[in-house]
Amino acid sequence: MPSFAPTVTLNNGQKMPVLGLGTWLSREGEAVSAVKAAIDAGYRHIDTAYLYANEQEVGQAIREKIAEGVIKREDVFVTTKLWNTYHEPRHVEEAFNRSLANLDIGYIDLYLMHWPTSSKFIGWAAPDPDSPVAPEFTEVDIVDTYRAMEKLLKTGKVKGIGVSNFNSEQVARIVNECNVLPVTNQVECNPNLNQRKLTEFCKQWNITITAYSPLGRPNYYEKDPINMPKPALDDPRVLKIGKKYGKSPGQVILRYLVDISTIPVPKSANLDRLRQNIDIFDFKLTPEEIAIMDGFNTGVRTVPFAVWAPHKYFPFAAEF
Ligand SMILES: NC(=O)C1=CN([C@@H]2O[C@H](COP(=O)(O)OP(=O)(O)OC[C@H]3O[C@@H](n4cnc5c(N)ncnc54)[C@H](OP(=O)(O)O)[C@@H]3O)[C@@H](O)[C@H]2O)C=CC1
Ligand SMILES: O=C1CO[C@H](CO)[C@@H](O)[C@@H]1O
Repeated sequence: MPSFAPTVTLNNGQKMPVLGLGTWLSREGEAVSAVKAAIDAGYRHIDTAYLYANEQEVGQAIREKIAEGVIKREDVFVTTKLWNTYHEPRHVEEAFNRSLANLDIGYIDLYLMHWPTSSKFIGWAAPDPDSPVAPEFTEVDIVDTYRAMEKLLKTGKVKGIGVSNFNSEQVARIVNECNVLPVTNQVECNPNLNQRKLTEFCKQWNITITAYSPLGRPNYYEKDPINMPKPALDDPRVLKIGKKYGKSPGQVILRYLVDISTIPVPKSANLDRLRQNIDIFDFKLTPEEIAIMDGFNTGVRTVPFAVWAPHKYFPFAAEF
């Protein structure tokens, strides 16, 4: 039985399911099967990026599910992102058109500025998603890039625009200096970094928080568990809450993120975990349980993006 996520109405009127499928590191065939399985499981919101080098596979999976009659194009909300090397306003439209062509699903629901940090244009070859580093920083103003993104809306090929990895000051600049409000700010958000302050701040303009790395990237830390953000998925406090509802620790964490008004996009390419991650809409945490989950917040990042720290627009020096 598929499970469906309810939708939230964004500040531009679009409706976005409050849980989506992440796809970073889903590729080489894996992304097609993961996205198809996710659609069968009830997912109607998919998160990708030019950086992930899997837009073509994400698009193929969606087209196949449309051809099978499982969904119509308008049933699924697809987000992709402008990579850092394309921030110069003269590159934005071409970068967008490349994502649009890769996906080949007619239009894109949401286009995000992936990071506020620009780097030198090094051609159109897809960047290596495993090492988007060795950047030669440039100082393209986020406002200039965002204004170029606003122009895309006129084409009708993208329905909404937004930002990612922006701190509160950077969000405020976009709000004050641009014409179109971002519909979301996609940032790392998990119990270890619950983004309560940024969520409250963005709420003033009905800018949602999309929660990336919602589970804290568990497998990423296998070789280095000491750096694994807490709570670990086997934390007894999380297990205890899960036991009460008959849910796994991953489900408790995702439900917590929905309960604190964020929109998690967990990645899984495993059928059981895919299904589990969206099967969270038949329970709700109590205020006491939310307080327990809040207690895990340390503010330490899983994705510190440290190599970009000297960049003029590095977002993580601000308090939030
Ligand atoms: N805007 C940005 O800068 C960023 C955006 N993102 C987006 O957010 C998405 C999610 O973040 P991501 O960094 O992938 O990390 P997640 O927190 O989603 O963790 C993904 C990992 O968790 C495993 N997993 C999934 N479900 C469960 C579960 N229920 N129990 C135990 N393990 C589980 C997955 O393995 P398996 O596949 O084997 O299930 C995978 O290894 C990305 O895929 C991407 O779309 C991520 C980082 C930065
Ligand atoms: O979206 C992303 C996936 O993870 C990468 C590595 O941590 C990030 O750089 C990137 O922003």
